[in-house]
Amino acid sequence: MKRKDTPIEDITQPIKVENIILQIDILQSSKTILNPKTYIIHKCNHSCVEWAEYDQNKTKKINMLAIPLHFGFNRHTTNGYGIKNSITYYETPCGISIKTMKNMMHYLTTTRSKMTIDQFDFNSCVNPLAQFNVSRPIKFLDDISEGLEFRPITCVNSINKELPQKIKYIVSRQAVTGVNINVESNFLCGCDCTDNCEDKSKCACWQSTINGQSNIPDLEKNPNAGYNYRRLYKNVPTGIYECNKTCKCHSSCLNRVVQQPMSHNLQLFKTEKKGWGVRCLNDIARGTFICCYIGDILTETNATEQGKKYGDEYLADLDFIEVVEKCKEDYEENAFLSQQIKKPRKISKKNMNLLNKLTTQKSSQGRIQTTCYDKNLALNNTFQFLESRNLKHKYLTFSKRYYEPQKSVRYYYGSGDGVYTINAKTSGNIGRYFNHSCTPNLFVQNVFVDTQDLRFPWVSFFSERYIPAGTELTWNYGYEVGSIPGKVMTCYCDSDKCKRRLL
Ligand SMILES: C[S@@+](CC[C@H](N)C(=O)[O-])C[C@H]1O[C@@H](n2cnc3c(N)ncnc32)[C@H](O)[C@@H]1O
Repeated sequence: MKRKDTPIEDITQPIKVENIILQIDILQSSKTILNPKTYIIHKCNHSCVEWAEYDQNKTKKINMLAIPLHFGFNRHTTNGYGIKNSITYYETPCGISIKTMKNMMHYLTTTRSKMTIDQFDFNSCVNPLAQFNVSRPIKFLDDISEGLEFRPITCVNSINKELPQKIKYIVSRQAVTGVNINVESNFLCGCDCTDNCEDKSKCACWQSTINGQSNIPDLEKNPNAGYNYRRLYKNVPTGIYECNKTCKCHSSCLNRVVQQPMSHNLQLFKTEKKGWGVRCLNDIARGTFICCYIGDILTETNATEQGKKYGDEYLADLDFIEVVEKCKEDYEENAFLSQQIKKPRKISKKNMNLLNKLTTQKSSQGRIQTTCYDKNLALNNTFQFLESRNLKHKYLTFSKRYYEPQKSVRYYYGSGDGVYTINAKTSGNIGRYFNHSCTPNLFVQNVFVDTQDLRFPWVSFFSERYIPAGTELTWNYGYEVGSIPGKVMTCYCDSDKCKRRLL
């Protein structure tokens, strides 16, 4: 088989980062091609991919989505009328054309390939070879993780000579005094799958994710909830249960995503107004796992103390239990009220604002919110009758008179420590540098991996949409403007829908 190197194609273009124009290169990275063989009729088996000698250790510096292109695959996009009509397909090392994730999964399984399905993507917008490059940085660091991440995380400052403050880079969370995370096998449920957990209906772990949805009665139970070929397209508010050390499946099964090493090339960079931020150096497909938010886990009391002493900008609450319970309460209250009203009307903007106030979750107190509070879920259409003043009143009376606060699930864990909090101020990973945006390109998902104790989910970031190389990665902090009296924080996210204030 012939090896050839394609030349680097330079598509130099200026990119706007917060009102400053940086000279930035989007390069078409070189592709060492092992061209697929010409197709001859055959039944696929291991020899179809064996000759391409895929070795994960050789992929450290290759963009995740470009890996197959270095080991015998080709990726083609046909020109349709507009991007929507174009079709992307892969040519396998043995010359077959594959157009869907399902068929690619089947191919990888049949040929016993060591490649994983998340190295493939069929979206025509995504360019696996796009690579972002800053031409003339003033300061540059090779790897802020100092070798702890699978891929180095570079750091550039194109604004001034400053370097980021030194922190202890860690890749797994650390329970601090007073916090006990029980990760013993006896406390985990696992599966017996031998099919890479492809059949969700037979995998006990997938079923935990799917059944968990019934914790919110109004939530439409999606039998396909959770990952789809290792991508997550929609937040599962009731949490995802990944396969774990007690499962019989392989460590690369389809239900193990956030427990894998970070697999995308990220860069820490100095922004003009938000301190440091993170960008991706290659195109990222929608639904891709980026990394977790990692730091020290503190009790509520310790977090409050440390927040007061050293600042609270890196504190993120593990409030999964409270938010799910809030959604459930809201549903039950709505259901009660809906019985009183026969004819729902369309809700006005004014009353929607009132509703938003009524249903606002526990004040964020300026801490980052790690659990998605799905307003649509809570504000289901039974709220429409709040249109009349009478009912606003009724709602409040109902809340006071009829609603007996039930004990939270947290109570049954016997923990008097309140909501635990991640503090990434002095120890943390790249997740601590993600800035806030009013139109973020990342969303957060709570995932249970090493423990199924609901107090300790892994706070994981996934891409909300396709993200082109060079884009800053951001999420929504869920701060509430006015939640800290006297504290005002201007938002510089620069999005068209920016609310101008964070706090
Ligand atoms: C979790 S840290 C993010 C990383 C931070 N930029 C750094 O340099 O380490 C949160 C802090 O970043 C800044 N920040 C994040 N998003 C921002 C935004 N949209 N506008 C203004 N400041 C922002 C604020 O100072 C906030 O307290």
